[in-house]
Amino acid sequence: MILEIKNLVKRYGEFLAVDNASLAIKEGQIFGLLGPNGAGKTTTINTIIGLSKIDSGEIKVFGKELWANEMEIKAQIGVVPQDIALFWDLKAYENVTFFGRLYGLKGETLKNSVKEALEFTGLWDRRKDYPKQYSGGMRRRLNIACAIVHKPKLIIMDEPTVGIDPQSRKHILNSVKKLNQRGSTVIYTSHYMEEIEEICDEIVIMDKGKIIARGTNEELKALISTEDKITMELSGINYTVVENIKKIPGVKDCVVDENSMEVISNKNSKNLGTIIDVIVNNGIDINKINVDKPTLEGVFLTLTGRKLRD
Ligand SMILES: Nc1ncnc2c1ncn2[C@@H]1O[C@H](COP(=O)(O)OP(=O)(O)OP(=O)(O)O)[C@@H](O)[C@H]1O
Repeated sequence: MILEIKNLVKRYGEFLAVDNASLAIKEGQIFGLLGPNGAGKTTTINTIIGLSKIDSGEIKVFGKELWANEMEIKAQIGVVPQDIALFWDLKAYENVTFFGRLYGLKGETLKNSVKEALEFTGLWDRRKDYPKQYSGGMRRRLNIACAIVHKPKLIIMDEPTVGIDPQSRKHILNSVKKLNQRGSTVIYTSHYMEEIEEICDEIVIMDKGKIIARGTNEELKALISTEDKITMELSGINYTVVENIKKIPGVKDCVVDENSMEVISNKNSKNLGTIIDVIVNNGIDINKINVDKPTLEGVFLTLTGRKLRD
């Protein structure tokens, strides 16, 4: 395990921000921490990087106790904080160089690493600009360049796509995948379930300081769904077609109402093609088709009764 947290408790005064959270992250994963605003994601991250003292619990990073090995551990972590952390009166490449030096890089290694980090984030051509000349998305990317210049084993990104343009968002998500392929384990926090779905191997859902669910994308969705639902708008529905659809393996029910049909199948029965064939072979036109897939938003809603994004 690259990171192990056991029974973590963090209070701000009387307020319980992280409530007995435990999680384990394997080397090589893109691990998603999903939860609405105020769930306790940043607080959890801050405890992992030693920014915030814990009230009780255990944190092991790279198999070692965080408190006893803080400097050694921090040298192998790259953090992209939620709020942009840059020097405004330093040029982009000077910012990255500063962070590289902080992590002990020198001479040619430093120079090459800075170039690589700026190329990786697509900012090499704009390296001589100041952050104030950058768009919000470019500043985020520069923040990422600063965090990865020392090629850390573990990269922690705290909501890196909040408030940025779609192009930069895409760039950042691709960077996360590439960093992972390059060998880094990534912890990615977000309240955008689409992003977490797209890039994460394993996900933990947090709410009000508690971990309320964990698993792969599929495992989490399986929590709320045992069936697939297909709804169609058709012209000329007849009794025979309904009977024939009900005979298809995996189909649990077929209900019609005027021009619409709803077919419920066992999960993953993969019989959509057969259902369509039966309809078409009965001379019925399909005007519209919709397959309901479970989403992480749905998982959150089922578990908490609330939407992820209010
Ligand atoms: N320094 C602090 N003092 C008091 N309360 C705090 C402090 N920092 C965070 N909190 C509270 O702890 C809770 C968890 O906050 P945290 O920032 O960890 O949530 P989050 O899941 O990261 O949400 P967001 O996406 O909004 O940052 C919130 O209710 C927040 O108001």
